[in-house]
Amino acid sequence: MMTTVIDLTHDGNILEAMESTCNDLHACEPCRKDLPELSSISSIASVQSEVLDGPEQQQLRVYLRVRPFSNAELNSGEDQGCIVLEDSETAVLHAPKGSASMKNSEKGIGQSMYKFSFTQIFGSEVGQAEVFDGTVRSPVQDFLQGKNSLLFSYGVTNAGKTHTIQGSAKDPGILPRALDIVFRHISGRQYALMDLRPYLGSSVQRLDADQLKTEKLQKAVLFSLLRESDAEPQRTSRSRSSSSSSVSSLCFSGISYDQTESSAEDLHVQYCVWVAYYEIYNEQVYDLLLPQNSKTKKRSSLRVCDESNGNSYVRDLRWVNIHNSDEACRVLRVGNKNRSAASTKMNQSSSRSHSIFTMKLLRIDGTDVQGISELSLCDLAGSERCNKTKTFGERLKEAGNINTSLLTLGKCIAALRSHNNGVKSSYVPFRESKLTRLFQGVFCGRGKAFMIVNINQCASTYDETLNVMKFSAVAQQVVQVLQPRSLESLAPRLVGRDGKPLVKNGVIDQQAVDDYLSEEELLDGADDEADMSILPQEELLGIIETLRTKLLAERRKNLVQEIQIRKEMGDAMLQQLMDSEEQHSRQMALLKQGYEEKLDNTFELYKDALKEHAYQCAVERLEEDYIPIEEYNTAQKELKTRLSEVEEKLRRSESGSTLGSPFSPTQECSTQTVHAESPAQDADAERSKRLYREKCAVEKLCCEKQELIVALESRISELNDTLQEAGESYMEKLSLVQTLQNKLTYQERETEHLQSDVTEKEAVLTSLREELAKLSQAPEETPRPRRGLLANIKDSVSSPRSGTLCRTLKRSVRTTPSLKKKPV
Ligand SMILES: Nc1ncnc2c1ncn2[C@@H]1O[C@H](COP(=O)(O)OP(=O)(O)OP(=O)(O)O)[C@@H](O)[C@H]1O
Repeated sequence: MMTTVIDLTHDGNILEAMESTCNDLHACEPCRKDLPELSSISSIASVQSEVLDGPEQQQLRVYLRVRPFSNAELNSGEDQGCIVLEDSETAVLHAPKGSASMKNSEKGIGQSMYKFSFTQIFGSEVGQAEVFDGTVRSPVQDFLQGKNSLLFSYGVTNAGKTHTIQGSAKDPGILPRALDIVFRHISGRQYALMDLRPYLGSSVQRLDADQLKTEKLQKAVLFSLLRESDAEPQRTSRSRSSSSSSVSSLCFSGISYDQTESSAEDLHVQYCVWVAYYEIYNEQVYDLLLPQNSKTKKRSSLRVCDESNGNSYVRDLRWVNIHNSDEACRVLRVGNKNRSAASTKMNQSSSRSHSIFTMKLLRIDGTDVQGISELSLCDLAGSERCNKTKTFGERLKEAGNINTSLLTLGKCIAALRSHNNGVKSSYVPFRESKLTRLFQGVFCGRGKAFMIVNINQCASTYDETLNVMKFSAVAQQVVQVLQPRSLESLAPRLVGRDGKPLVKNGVIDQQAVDDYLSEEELLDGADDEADMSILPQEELLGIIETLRTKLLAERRKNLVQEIQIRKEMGDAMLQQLMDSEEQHSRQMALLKQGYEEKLDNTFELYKDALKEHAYQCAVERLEEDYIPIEEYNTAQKELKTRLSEVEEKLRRSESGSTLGSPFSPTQECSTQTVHAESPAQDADAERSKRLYREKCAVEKLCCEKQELIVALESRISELNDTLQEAGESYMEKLSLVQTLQNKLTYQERETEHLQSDVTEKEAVLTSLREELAKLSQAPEETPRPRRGLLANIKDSVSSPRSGTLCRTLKRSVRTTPSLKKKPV
């Protein structure tokens, strides 16, 4: 186990180290945030590589390489014994006089001596081959066995990172050596075709004949760029050809490695190697294998995207299929030519960007892609202090971006280490920079990560070197948990030209393959970005003619498709309108029926209520005034008899009585007084009185009956009023139904109108078809002004829909009212 004597258990140390490197540019950012934990990082702070039942765990391997002094450095007294290598794993740093560390230790802050441990230390005398064997040989073996690896070099500027990764023609670095081993391993088992290309992050795309042709053409263009640059070596100011570690003339002839052993079952497996080379410069990703625009001299930046499984990848990255080390070397040289480098005070040819060279190895069995593995080597830009390096303007901006992404890398490493130490809530800010976003997959278990720390021994850069060492000490405590690879992950997703999967349930969808292979040859604008102007004129003319024919065919096809789509859309819209109209009518009919039923029911209810009420009233009255019929008849008879008697008596008394005035109650007393002596007269008087009382009673009864009749009449009038109201409500409902019926009629008229529109549209379509037929019969008859074939193609491509037919179509669409939305 490797240990350090300094206390690096707190996250702050690594951040302090990173921040102090760029403290003149950036304010400190908090590194802890309460965000979801990183599930794939182990919480076990195990320090040894081990394989458990589940995922494999490995401590991040950190190697140290010490650069020898240059003559200039020796002459300027840089050798002050700051770096002492105790053994192959331990280095001791002694602060030189005048350094910030020494000043601090004199003040009682910090120490003047630090001890660091590494997986392995390579001293200044160790050569490239030994470094390769001690660092990358094992990841390369893993790569050949289908595993992913990432190796990155870290250190201050001018510490030897680029030298370690690329080396020189005489003394190649780990990248050319790795490529050499790969090609020796697959020698004799190379997949001859180029029709399987890496796609997105971890998929494979099967190229059709057209794409294959473009691929070959682009490769030829790429290599011809190199021929051009060989002829003009000082063409761009960015060229790194002046560097002693330049690989502009790199070749791998000096390397000789044994072919690695392969198992018997591997013998029928074929391999194909694709490489990509890109850089992250000022937080923008640039493809180093794409030539910059010859007119604007600008490079277009690429986007970093995420796959559905969360892994990030560079979109539209140019992948080049290579067959041997020589081709790999040429790709590297083209990339290096485009890499952002500049001369700084500390390094004549300083890398101003993080460059990443990625190779992908496809394992192919017949037509089946069995697996894909990835090996990336990242040459980080040098960390530096701006005040020391005397950087201004553009260099200062670059330094700011470099330091920001390195600071984010430091924060990620610190957070990963915290996670290992059981701080579950530690958030890993992978997404804060493009660099860490692209590394995220590897750090989260998709592959193994390795780090080479490069330092120089100069006293003048001691403080920066100390920070780099502190960073590496923290990185070393990160434990990677490698996810066991499932069968699905071993067999990558195979997609066709359009990016749709060709493999379903592990079986190649032959129909889908045939479908896209038999497609009419089409132009693919996205793949035509290479600068073809460097090809011979005859070849160019041939290509232009082919492209012109394809363009015409494509246009015709597009037009037919457009018409077809428009017709289908029109039909679908009409159908939709008719359906909605029908549905609307049905709803209206149902609504009307419902209202009518409701109205009828209400009316019936009113009628019933009225009847019921009248009946109840009548019954109540009857009950109040009920007299049995016999009693009534008897009373009636008695009354009649008495009345007739009274009338008789009255007649008699009128005729025979001495009294001239008719009988009246006021006269009763006097009659009694006057005729008291006559008993007959008394009896008559008595009877008269009785009769009179009865008459009064009858009159009273009549009055009561009259009142009852009046009450009944008023009740009936009330009932009539209620009936009237019910009738009015009925009329209202009836008028509502009438309105709804009117609306329905209007909608029906609208539908008829739409139908006539559609008929018009169909007539337009027919005329267009005829026009198309005419055009397709005689396309060559329309002469085009020969302004130059390239100009014609550019015009055609930039305005593909400017043809007569399209204009007619657009006009017809504009003038077809049925396609515009109508107010309801
Ligand atoms: N191990 C070594 N042996 C001999 N020379 C070396 C060694 N390492 C580096 N150099 C030389 O030191 C110089 C600086 O190296 P290099 O360009 O690789 O540094 P760097 O860390 O990549 O710098 P930057 O970050 O600025 O790009 C080069 O001239 C290189 O040849």
